[in-house]
Order: sequence, then C-alpha cells, then structure tokens
Amino acid sequence: ARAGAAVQLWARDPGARLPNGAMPRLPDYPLPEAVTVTDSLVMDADMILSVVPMKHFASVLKDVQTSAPVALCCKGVEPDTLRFPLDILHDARPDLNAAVLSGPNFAHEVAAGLPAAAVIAASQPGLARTLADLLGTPRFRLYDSVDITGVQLGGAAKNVIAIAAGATIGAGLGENARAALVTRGLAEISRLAGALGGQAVTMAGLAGVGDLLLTCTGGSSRNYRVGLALGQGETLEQTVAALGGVAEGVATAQALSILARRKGVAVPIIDAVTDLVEGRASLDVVMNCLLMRPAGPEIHF
Ligand SMILES: NC(=O)C1=CN([C@@H]2O[C@H](COP(=O)(O)OP(=O)(O)OC[C@H]3O[C@@H](n4cnc5c(N)ncnc54)[C@H](OP(=O)(O)O)[C@@H]3O)[C@@H](O)[C@H]2O)C=CC1
Ligand SMILES: O=C(CO)COP(=O)(O)O
Repeated sequence: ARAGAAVQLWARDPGARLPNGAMPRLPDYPLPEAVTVTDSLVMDADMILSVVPMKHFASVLKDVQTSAPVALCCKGVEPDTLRFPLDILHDARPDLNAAVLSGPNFAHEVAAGLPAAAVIAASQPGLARTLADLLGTPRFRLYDSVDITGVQLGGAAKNVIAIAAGATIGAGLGENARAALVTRGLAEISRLAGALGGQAVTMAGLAGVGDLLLTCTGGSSRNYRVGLALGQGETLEQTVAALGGVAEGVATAQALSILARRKGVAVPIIDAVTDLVEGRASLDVVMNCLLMRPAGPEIHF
C-alpha cells in the first residue's frame, strides 16, 4: 500500500478485523485505507504476496484462482516432502511466475514503516526486478537476485540456527558461544547452498547473514524465543504453546538435516537442533557433541 497500490489482504475471517482497523496478529497497526480485507481466493492482481505458513501453504494454494506472479514470503521446508516453498508452488501451479522474498524483516517493524531491506529472487530474467519495483519503497528497499535456492535456504535455515542461538543464551553459555555458533551456522548454510544448486555467496547477503543477525539476536524472533525457552529447561510443547505464532525452524530442522545428509554435507549445528526438537537428545548432550567435534580449517565451502 505504501508503494501506491490498492491491496487486498486475504484472511480466513475478515470479520476478525479489530475496531481500530488492525488485524488480530498485528493489533497495534491499523491497516492503511488502501488495504481491503477479503476471504476470496479469486485474485485479480499485478502480484500476490503469499505469507501463509509452510504447514498450510499447499492446502491454501489448492483454492487460489489467479494468473498473477506470486512472491513467496514463508520461510521453511515442508517436513514430509522436503519441498521448499517454490517447489510446492511449482508442483501445484507450474503455470504461474514465481519469486521468493526473504531478508531481515520482523513484521511489526515493517508494519510500523521502519526502514528495512529484503531480497527478491526469481529464475525468470527480469521478474525479480519487476516485482521489486512494484513493491519497494524508500523504506522497504528491495534488492534482486537470481539465486532462488540460496534465498529460500537462507530464510529456512536461519530459523533453525536461531533456535540454537536462543538455546545457547538460555542455557547461560554466553554471547561468545552464540557468536561462534551463528558463524559456524553460516558456514553450514553456505556449504548446503552450494550442494543444493544455489550460491554460497548469497549467504553473505540479506537472506543469509542479514536474517541471521536479526533472528539470532532479536528477542522478537519466535524461533529464538523457542531456543531460549529450551535452553532454560522448558519443554518444546510448553514453549510452542506459549508462543502465539509459528516458529518454522522447529519443523524445518529435521528436513534440512535429511537434505544435507543426502547431499553429503556436514551440518552439525542443524543436526543438533534436530536432535533437540525431535526429543532425541538433551541440550547438554547436543552442546557437548558440538564442543567435542574436532576443529579444522575455518573456510571450507
Ligand atoms: N512474522 C514475521 O516477522 C515474519 C514471518 N515470516 C514468515 O511468514 C510466514 C507466516 O508467518 P506469520 O504470519 O508471522 O505467522 P503467525 O503465526 O503470526 O500467523 C499465522 C498466520 O497463518 C494463518 N493460518 C493459520 N492456520 C491457517 C490455515 N489452516 N490456513 C491458512 N492460514 C492459516 C493465521 O490466520 P489466522 O490469523 O486466521 O489464525 C495467521 O494469519 C512464516 O513462514 C514465517 O516464517 C517471514 C518474515 C517475517
Ligand atoms: O523471519 C523473520 C524475520 O526476518 C521472523 O523471525 P521469527 O519467525 O523467528 O519470528
């Protein structure tokens, strides 16, 4: 809307709109006048931003009627099928042009109009820039990329590393440990990006280190908060129930561990989070396993 477009916001229950004009998930931010709320999935638009969480994306997609290009904003990997968001879209709607939008973007800060940047990736030449020009504003700076694999992986994997970062702080292991863990997490993601057909260098950008910086340090991150609570000894069930929102890293961890194993890529931090959230090992055990690993050459991706 701030970029000058008339916007339709799809919601399961448009009647849930609050008296102040906001929707319940962001109750402090009344929607701009240019935004109308609808429950129709018949979408005649210049572009669609899909923000449905991974768990529900495929089922919502079945009912969408459109020929507009879709920019996917969810961050994760589907646990059973190991599909990234673009794979899910392509499987259901190979006819649609598609892009991925990712980066360090807490929703409440974007809603408040605070400055932010993100990257849009698409494989079709020119599409990412076209969408970036439609959606970008001086306070929402959009860079473009052709590395759809790297951008999707960055968004999905940072949620898993954020759980590890939160657990490190929650367990009282200190900020040095967190910095080391996030840096080595970045190395894992960079290796995996190359093995999956993306570019390791994308992880130096907004979808990689940018979102890691935000999510692994910002107390607003749901994934970080899950890790923090686990580090403080709470159960995953308690933690997720108290969260009031989705933490995609919980379901994504195991999917990334499996993908990495298939590609022969070592991802010990992602594996540690998988063991933790799947209840296979305690925090003490996974931390000790990480600390006992032999250290080798630093750069090997
Ligand atoms: N929040 C953020 O700062 C950011 C989030 N993302 C990504 O965006 C995605 C969505 O996250 P976010 O909006 O924060 O999650 P929330 O947990 O805050 O909201 C979940 C949303 O999903 C909707 N929903 C729940 N169940 C269904 C269903 N069965 N079918 C369709 N919709 C459903 C909810 O609708 P209802 O309100 O009706 O319950 C709600 O709008 C995630 O992949 C996340 O990683 C990416 C960048 C930033
Ligand atoms: O992706 C996000 C910010 O870029 C939101 O992070 P959380 O899902 O951990 O809250």
